[in-house]
Amino acid sequence: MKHTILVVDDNDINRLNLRLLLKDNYRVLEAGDLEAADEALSANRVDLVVLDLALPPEPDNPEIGMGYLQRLRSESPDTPVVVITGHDERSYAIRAQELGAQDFFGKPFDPDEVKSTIDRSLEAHFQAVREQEMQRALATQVNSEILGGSDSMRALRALIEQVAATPSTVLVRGETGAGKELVARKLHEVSPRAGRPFIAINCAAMSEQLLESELFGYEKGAFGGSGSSRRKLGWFERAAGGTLFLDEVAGLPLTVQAKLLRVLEYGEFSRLGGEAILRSDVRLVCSTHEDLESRVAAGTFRDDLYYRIHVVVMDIPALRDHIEDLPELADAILLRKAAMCGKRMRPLSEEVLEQLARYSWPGNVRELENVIERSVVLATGSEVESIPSLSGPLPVSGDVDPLKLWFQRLPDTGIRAEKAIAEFERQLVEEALERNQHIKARAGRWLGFGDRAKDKMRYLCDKYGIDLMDNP
Ligand SMILES: Nc1ncnc2c1ncn2[C@@H]1O[C@H](COP(=O)(O)OP(=O)(O)OP(=O)(O)O)[C@@H](O)[C@H]1O
Repeated sequence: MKHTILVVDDNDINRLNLRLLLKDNYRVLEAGDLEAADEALSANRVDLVVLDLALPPEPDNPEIGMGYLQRLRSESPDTPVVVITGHDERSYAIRAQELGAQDFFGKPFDPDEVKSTIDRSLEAHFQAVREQEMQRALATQVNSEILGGSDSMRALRALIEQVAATPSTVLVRGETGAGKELVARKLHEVSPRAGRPFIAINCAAMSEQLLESELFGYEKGAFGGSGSSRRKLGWFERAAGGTLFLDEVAGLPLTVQAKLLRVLEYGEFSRLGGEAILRSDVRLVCSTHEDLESRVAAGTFRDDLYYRIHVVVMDIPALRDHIEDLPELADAILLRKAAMCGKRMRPLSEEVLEQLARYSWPGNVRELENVIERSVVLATGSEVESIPSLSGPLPVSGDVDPLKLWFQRLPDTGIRAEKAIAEFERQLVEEALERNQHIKARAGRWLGFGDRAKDKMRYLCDKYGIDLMDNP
């Protein structure tokens, strides 16, 4: 897939020269004035803009181009700009770079200089995008090796190898913490898309409007009168050539489901508030811990979308169902967590491994990671001697009734009951998460929420702005 370059220059000969120079390696779009440039940016995913500074309505005044450069940096910050400067305009080149231009080249054109400047600028831009992605991966401690010698893990790795090269949509199913995102990431890494972005989105953690605008982007002025003042590229555009991972796809609102279906059926979408139809070249991987069939039966998930995302299905077993992999997983996690804490730890003893193997792991490998991390942090020597309580809530300390304590702290001047109750609820939710390895489903059960424990916890975390990234 060729990258798209937009050349903004009012001089027909210059545009023709640039087109001839670039057309073998890039898809080249042209605009003779700012209006045409705006239109081209709305109608296409542009990877880089080549901008002449002297443009109508004042073709002798480089300030027109400088103003447009500033506008582009604020409206389309994800699109790098290379400026063209006349031979007496070198000082503008410096100013343009201060304003955020990626690079510049001069007139008359030197073919080698033009090509190498553009190649370099695009490479630098994609490198920056990759680095951001890497930082995110590091921040979430993603480690993309799928460990485990069990039959199910071997079969999973083989299936990933088999389908990675195809463009087919993949549905990854499994309990929370079982490794769905890990599988999606691996699928991307071993695919021909590996050099392009991998973007993961948690569909359940976002409001409908946010999700829609993040997925498809928006145009300036979208969302009515006080709407956005800049254009924003959505994930479908940012992930171009790469993989988009929609985590918890069952949580997609119906309006977004309809738009997603259009992308899958026709490869098309539009930015919010935009007219232009854009083409998508993204591999979609979806995940769910819920039973999508019952969502379809209940009418909350479109059946046509269900069939579209159901092309290749990967079922990730719960940890308790491949418990033979626990020693290998636990050893690898121990090494990683010890390094993270700057400690040297001995391998886990047989007794500890047996204790771990007896537990049911409702939070799967993520829970195992949390339990081992806690043990490493709390270990006084170089050995994890035993794992503290693996189930049930911890007792409330001492004989003191915590509610009584709380009442004693209320001010004499009176309180606002609604606010106080909300505050109490927020603290309870935080306490529940703290005591349950930050696993929402488990914290919800600890709070006695029953069947819909995870959904209720998700709602409460959302309500009180408790960070969903930290609390899966
Ligand atoms: N087979 C495995 N080998 C190594 N690490 C694993 C394996 N399975 C899961 N993990 C690790 O467990 C953690 C949780 O996995 P991941 O985030 O992929 O789960 P998930 O199913 O996407 O969870 P959620 O449903 O909560 O989004 C990650 O750190 C992942 O690297």
